[in-house]
Amino acid sequence: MGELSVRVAELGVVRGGRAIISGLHVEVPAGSVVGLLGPSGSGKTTLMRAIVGVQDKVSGTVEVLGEPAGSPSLRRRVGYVTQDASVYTDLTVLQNLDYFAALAGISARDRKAAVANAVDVVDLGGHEKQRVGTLSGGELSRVSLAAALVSDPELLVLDEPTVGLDPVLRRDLWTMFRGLAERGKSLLVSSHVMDEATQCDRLLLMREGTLVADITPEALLEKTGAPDAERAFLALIDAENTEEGLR
Ligand SMILES: Nc1ncnc2c1ncn2[C@@H]1O[C@H](COP(=O)(O)OP(=O)(O)OP(=O)(O)O)[C@@H](O)[C@H]1O
Repeated sequence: MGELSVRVAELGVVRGGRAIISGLHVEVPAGSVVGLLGPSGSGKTTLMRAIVGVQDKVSGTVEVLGEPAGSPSLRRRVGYVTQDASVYTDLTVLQNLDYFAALAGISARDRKAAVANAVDVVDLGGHEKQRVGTLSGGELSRVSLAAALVSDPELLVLDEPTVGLDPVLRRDLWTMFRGLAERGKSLLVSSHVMDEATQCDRLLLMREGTLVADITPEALLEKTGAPDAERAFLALIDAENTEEGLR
């Protein structure tokens, strides 16, 4: 096994007095795109929150880039994009990115270049001086992504980054994710869109706070004999439900 960006062992998370995740083991190899799939409520966001170190009531081991999750030294090294846009609608694209760069501790001298690079990566050139509140939905989600990219993080944790985007934008974003991985970045990306699963190096399939499979897209299709990722995923979930019924 090569280097790991994320190592989760025996993870337990309690939310609202309920065990949401228990006994979870997850690994994200460095320089790869790992897809996090699972039915709504299976714990994907909760796992991501534990990995970025913002989740309370966590037990077990969560190691990120060799450090315990949430360590101050990880602040610039990990980028997190939540499902809700977390940028300021009354500021322009540049003002937002400059602010997030400052938050990440990038010196005033280096901020301009960091911001320009993030704008470039998400292809928002020409919109720099536009107020974020006037951007289209797809542009808005790319600003959130740029805000996470501005510190040039080694690990990107993206919670359903393609929700609500049209097929062309979704394809462009996945091309960008693959490009980042080729440059050595690690990405953990949750999604409900199964055809996106085939773009990942590995897939983590979650169900009710546990891991159902850690598998390559090719092996998933082969194992289930399904013609596409969507049906393969449903076959795995059905198989799990049947086993559950037999237990
Ligand atoms: N603050 C909270 N208090 C109590 N329960 C919570 C809280 N936040 C989440 N949960 C529960 O934890 C479970 C996992 O939620 P989580 O958001 O991690 O799922 P998910 O797989 O990301 O879902 P989705 O795909 O719908 O975003 C759900 O059953 C949810 O109701």
